[in-house]
Amino acid sequence: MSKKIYFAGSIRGGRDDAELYLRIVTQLKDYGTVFTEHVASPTVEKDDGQLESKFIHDRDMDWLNQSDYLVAEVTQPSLGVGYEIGRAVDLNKKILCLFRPEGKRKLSCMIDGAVGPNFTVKYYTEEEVPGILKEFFST
Ligand SMILES: O=c1[nH]c(=O)n([C@H]2C[C@H](O)[C@@H](COP(=O)(O)O)O2)cc1CO
Repeated sequence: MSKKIYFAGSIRGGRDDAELYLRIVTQLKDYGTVFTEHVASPTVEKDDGQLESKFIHDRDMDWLNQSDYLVAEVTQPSLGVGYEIGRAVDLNKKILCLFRPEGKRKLSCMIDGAVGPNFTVKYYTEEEVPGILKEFFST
């Protein structure tokens, strides 16, 4: 069955991992529809920059409502991604947070400590993504 997936990644929090987002989104598309492919686009800041914040917020919340799954790359801290995760918890979505433990960076306790039946956190390296997604979408 084709899954409905919301991908979350940092935009105004910083674009250091944008190329990685694209590689993750490419894999997510094997599982179904990704509503938020734009998050991985190299031109997202220019493209969404033309739109009102309220339009972006309401559009994205509408996509989140329609989704069954939220996959968030959370290594680059982002207020927007944190907000989307919190909203997804409230909406009972199935959530996967991906964190690369590199350097001194530590994951927020509000994500790390939220683990539960519908909330998975994976400390990962990129080679592990295919296996992590396979397991996540099979349960
Ligand atoms: O232009 C945008 N378009 C957009 O879709 N978002 C959403 C999707 C991303 O998962 C998340 C990024 O939040 P932030 O910009 O605070 O890093 O918010 C965020 C912005 C800018 O805040």
